[in-house]
Amino acid sequence: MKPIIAPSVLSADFANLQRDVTMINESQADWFHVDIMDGVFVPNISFGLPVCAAINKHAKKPLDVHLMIVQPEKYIEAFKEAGAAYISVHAEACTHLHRVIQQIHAAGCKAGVAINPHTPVNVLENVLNDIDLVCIMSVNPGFGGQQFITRTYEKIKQLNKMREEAKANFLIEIDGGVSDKNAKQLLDLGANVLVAGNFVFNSKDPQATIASLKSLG
Ligand SMILES: O=C(CO)[C@@H](O)[C@H](O)COP(=O)(O)O
Repeated sequence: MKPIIAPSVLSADFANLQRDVTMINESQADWFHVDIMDGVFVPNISFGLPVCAAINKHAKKPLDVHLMIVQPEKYIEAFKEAGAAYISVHAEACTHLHRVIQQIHAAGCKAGVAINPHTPVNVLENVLNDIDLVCIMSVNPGFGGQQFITRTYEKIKQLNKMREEAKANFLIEIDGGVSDKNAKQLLDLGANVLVAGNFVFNSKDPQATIASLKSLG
């Protein structure tokens, strides 16, 4: 199966956002990865609902919204309204994770769960058949352009095995430090979705870079 490529808008030029949205529209990318940061769950603030809605107005591909915020349950319906197709919440930010997954589905979105680098994949054991996507963070969330954490390889292997054993259907997404140096190995181990920010937007030819990731797998 060809990988799903989701360029991370966090690395776009916010002063030329429409230009960068058009670039993704015209590329082989599959989704827009939209990072929402609140300055509490992560030590950075990115942007919020109005910018998400503005991206959605011009995007011709699904928005994959990654909520790096505390109390994400307060904002699920609002992000659905702002155009989210997928909404991922952090396992670490949800006291009632299963309830939030239900809430995302009730809003009409696909439900994802993200886990930080220190969080073991087995925290997902009891929701494997309830989710559409697992986002394995391969950097500590908060910033683009960080170095890939190699322990991620083992986590993909473990999660892929859990997925097979549970006969579950969720996608495995890798987020952080994805590049030509690790993409093939990530896909070979069972990843389905590659999020890439810095590698795409800081390359000479972002569309060619997206095409090179798409050609793997
Ligand atoms: O969620 C995050 C960071 O918290 C990511 O989506 C980054 O935006 C990925 O950027 P690169 O590591 O690919 O530059």
